[in-house]
Amino acid sequence: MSKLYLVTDSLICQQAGHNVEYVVEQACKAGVNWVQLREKDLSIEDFIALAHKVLAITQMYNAKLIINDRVEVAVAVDADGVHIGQDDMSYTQARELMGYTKIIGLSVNNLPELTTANALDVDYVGIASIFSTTTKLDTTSELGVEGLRSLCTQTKHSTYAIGGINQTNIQQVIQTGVTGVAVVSAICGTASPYDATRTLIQLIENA
Ligand SMILES: Cc1ncc(COP(=O)(O)OP(=O)(O)O)c(N)n1
Ligand SMILES: Cc1nc(C(=O)O)sc1CCOP(=O)(O)O
Ligand SMILES: [Mg+2]
Repeated sequence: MSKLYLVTDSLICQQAGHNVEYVVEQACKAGVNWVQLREKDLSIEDFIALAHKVLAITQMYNAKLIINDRVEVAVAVDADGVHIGQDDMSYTQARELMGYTKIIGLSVNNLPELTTANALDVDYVGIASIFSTTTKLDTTSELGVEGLRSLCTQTKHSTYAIGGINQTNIQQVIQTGVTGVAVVSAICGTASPYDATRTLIQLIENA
């Protein structure tokens, strides 16, 4: 998998003048092969309809489509996986519904959560938040680069760092030993999602 994980936000895409499908396609074209569709305000019908469209794009580029929060949407469209947080459906229930061939990512915000996740058969953990961000309002306290580095030494899973990561700090984040980096605004909020993705990938490669 690529070390860059795109997490979408329709509003941020819209403010930059794009729709989500365009941003996903441009990012995949530029080399992202790990996309999370994150929609907080859509009805289940609209979420499923959008997920079908995005899945057609990710499949064209051999990228994985992960659905944020809504396991029923992931099951309905046969997505590659689901990402759940500490306040979402439990890992055990999600695994029961998704089956063992699908990807399940779980957010962890601190050492106790990471230790609990070590006992679960999750496919990766999303470590959050690294820096402050305006994209998600209910974040926990910032771990910073050193907090991330410390958690990376104590996990048995692949790790994706998220929260406030952009072109100015992505190299510091990658140098912690994290598996990869997940971003929203650094791709969705730009005039050219293709160029932004290319730059982020290049920074990762040169870190
Ligand atoms: C890769 C990745 N890591 C963490 C999160 C955050 O998930 P969660 O805590 O459930 O918050 P919401 O995204 O649902 O608001 C994530 N989505 N992706
Ligand atoms: C989806 C998400 N989860 C977070 C957490 O802290 O759990 S922060 C976040 C959004 C990250 O957006 P940006 O890359 O624009 O900062
Ligand atoms: Mg969630």
